[in-house]
Amino acid sequence: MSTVTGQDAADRPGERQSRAPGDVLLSVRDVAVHFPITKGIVRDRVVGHVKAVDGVSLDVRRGSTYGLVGESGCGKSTLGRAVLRLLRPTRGEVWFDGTDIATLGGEELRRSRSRMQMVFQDPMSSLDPRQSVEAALSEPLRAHRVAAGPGGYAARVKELLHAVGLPASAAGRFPHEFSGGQRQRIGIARAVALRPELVVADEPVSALDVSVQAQVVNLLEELQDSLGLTYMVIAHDLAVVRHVSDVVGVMYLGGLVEEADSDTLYADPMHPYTLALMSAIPVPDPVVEATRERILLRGDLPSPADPPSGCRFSTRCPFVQPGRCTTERPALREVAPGHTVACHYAEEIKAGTITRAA
Ligand SMILES: Nc1ncnc2c1ncn2[C@@H]1O[C@H](COP(=O)(O)OP(=O)(O)OP(=O)(O)O)[C@@H](O)[C@H]1O
Repeated sequence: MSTVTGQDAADRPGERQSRAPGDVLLSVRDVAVHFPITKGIVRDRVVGHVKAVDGVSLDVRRGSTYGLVGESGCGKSTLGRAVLRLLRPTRGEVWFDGTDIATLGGEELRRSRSRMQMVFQDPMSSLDPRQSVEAALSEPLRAHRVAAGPGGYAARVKELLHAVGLPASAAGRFPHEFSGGQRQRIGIARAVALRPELVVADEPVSALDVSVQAQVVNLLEELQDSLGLTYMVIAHDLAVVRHVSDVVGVMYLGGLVEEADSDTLYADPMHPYTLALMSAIPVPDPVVEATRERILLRGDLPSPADPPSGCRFSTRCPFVQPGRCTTERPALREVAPGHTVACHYAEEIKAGTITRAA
């Protein structure tokens, strides 16, 4: 396991040691989540759909970390919630350890849910301010009727606190008595209380000070190693995702536009959207920083209720070509083993035969 000790450590390239690939624990197949837009006095008239996620397929190997990046509103959280079946996909399959959970219900769904947990951006929103830490951490154990061992739930709570680097005395305190980083530790302890196999962490460090971010990232990595966890980490911050992920998927307006192992994606990005995201990461060297080229995206993210025809990125793409880009939605295709890109002209852009519009 790689360990971050400094505040800039999340920015260092190629830090993460690739783990031996395990079997696929999570397989998402053509998942879509469309939210109805309703009108009328009792909102009974469906006038359209927000296509928050629109046909995503990806695989996450056991024991690995899949990083999902993209700007706000591209559908990352919605996909994460669909993976955990916190919402039901409109279409598609979510295979978790060999079972399609997209259509499960009742007791089977409840059992699957205990094997998958979520870590939220703001632990305050997932922790009840009136509940002590002990109550918050023992609640999932009680809800899933986990047998209390010798020492009861209190002993398990102590163990969990120890695992996330908090003193046993934290058990009797309340969320507001802790700092942001400590609260996130409590949120993580709650997520791992049931010893899940998959943890979806939605922006787990973006609400924290940079100095605390590295500590929480370290904790997530330590727990991954000690508990054999598989992660899906959702973030808009490429630097964080780069450090923790084995594989990175870049999302734009409800779909994946590029996927590769972390080192490849950062060394050799091919989709114009990924290039733009990369060019926005500050470089620590002031000389390089002053001279490097930035790709600024035009306009805002289009509405997922009315996505552009053809390539969804075509309205903002600096390399857009007449014809195909606006008429044909590019599928994800393999440009190198394990590296897929959804762009008609990825090779030409890379070779420099298609250049940016002035
Ligand atoms: N319950 C809902 N009903 C209607 N639209 C929704 C709902 N939840 C999300 N959306 C819309 O779906 C789109 C994707 O939202 P989502 O939160 O998944 O994006 P995101 O990439 O996670 O962004 P953020 O980082 O801001 O959470 C957005 O346009 C959002 O407004």
